Parts: sequence; structure tokens; C-alpha cells
Amino acid sequence: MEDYKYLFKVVLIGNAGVGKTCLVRRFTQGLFPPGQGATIGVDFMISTVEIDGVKVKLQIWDTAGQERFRSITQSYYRSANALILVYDISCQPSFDCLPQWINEMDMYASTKVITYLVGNKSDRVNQREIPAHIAERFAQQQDMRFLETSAKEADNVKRLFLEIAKELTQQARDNEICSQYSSASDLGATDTSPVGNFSCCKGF
Ligand SMILES: Nc1nc2c(ncn2[C@@H]2O[C@H](COP(=O)(O)OP(=O)(O)OP(=O)(O)O)[C@@H](O)[C@H]2O)c(=O)[nH]1
Repeated sequence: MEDYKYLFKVVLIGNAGVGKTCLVRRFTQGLFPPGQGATIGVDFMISTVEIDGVKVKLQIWDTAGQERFRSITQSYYRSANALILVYDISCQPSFDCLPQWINEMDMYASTKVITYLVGNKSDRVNQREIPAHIAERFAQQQDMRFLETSAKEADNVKRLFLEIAKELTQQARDNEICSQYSSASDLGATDTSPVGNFSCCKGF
């Protein structure tokens, strides 16, 4: 049997060509693959990380950005524990489309999901079209965490996935403590639990 305590599902979304596949490959394989073709439908990779001595498995779903796959990719939102919405800092249209993606998240994702806005290709300093402070303000307005990354230069990629794993692990632990507390003290109320969407976690 595999040795891990929690399993979390992380889903990447965003326009075609922003670098979702490269971010996943960089994190899971340490590679920046040349000539990466467009994703067809969805793809997934697994990575196991250690958070405060606990093994956490991340199931990372890489969705196709192309419009024609939208109905397939939408079905992956619902069970996501974390959603990473990616745009390309050197491509204004990929930023302009964010409200449409957020609309999809509101429609299809769980209300408990944690959400990150990620500006990828931060290495393209001379081609930058979206200043970081504009994106950061937008993320704050949408109640999303914000990071700029470069899959090419391996900048902030590990940090992104580890932050997510850490936050989800903390939520899962809080949930365990709360459910132990509520059964022990006979409070009887299920709504003492701050999170309720960890059905995919081992041990729940
Ligand atoms: N300069 C630079 N290029 C990048 C970076 N990440 C990805 N790219 C390039 O951007 C292009 C698209 O990358 P993908 O990872 O295939 O993009 P995607 O978002 O998965 O695209 P779809 O699968 O069509 O949704 C490729 O040519 C990559 O080499 C980055 O951090 N910096």
C-alpha cells in the first residue's frame, strides 16, 4: 500500500499556451520540455511531497485551454481541492479572459476550493504586458492568492505547489481535529467543521 496520509486534487486552468503543461512538467519531472504540444482534453500527473513530516500526494490535472475542450474540462472542477488559474504575463488577451475563467470556477467548482492566480512566463521581462501590481490587485479583489512563475527558469514553481499542499494539509488537519472534538464533546453539529470537501483524503 502506498504510504501517504492525504491525497489532494489540484486542477490547472487558463487560456491555451499560457504554460500549464510546462508548469506541471517542471514541478513533477524537473523539466522544461521543448516543443510542447497543446493538451488534448485533460492529462494528469502525480507528485508526493512531505509537509511537516507528513506525506501528501498531489494529483495534478492539466486541462486543455482550447475552447473546444471546455465541456470536458469543466467536469474536473467540482472535485478539485485547489484550482490554479494561469495567464501569461506577456499576453494581454490571456489576462483579459480571466473574468470568463472565474465565472466558470463560480459555476462548477466547490465553494471550499482554494484558488491561485498565476502569472506565468515571468522570465519574459522585455515582453511583459501585465504589470505584477495590476494582477495582484485583481487577485485580491477575487479573493485569490497570487504568484508569478516561470516554468522555463523554474522560478516559484515549487513554491506554488508546496504552498497549496501546505494549506490543504492544514485545512485537513483542522478538519480532523474538529471532527474528533465534535464527536468527543457530543456537540452533535456537523457544521463545527471549517472544511467539508475532503472526501478524497485518506483517513477521513
Ligand atoms: N518563456 C517561457 N515560455 C514558456 C513558459 N512556460 C511555457 N512556455 C512556452 O509556452 C508554450 C505553451 O506552453 P504549454 O505548457 O503547452 O501551454 P498550455 O497552457 O499547457 O497550453 P494548452 O495545452 O494548449 O492549454 C510552449 O511553447 C512553452 O515552451 C515560461 O515559463 N517561459
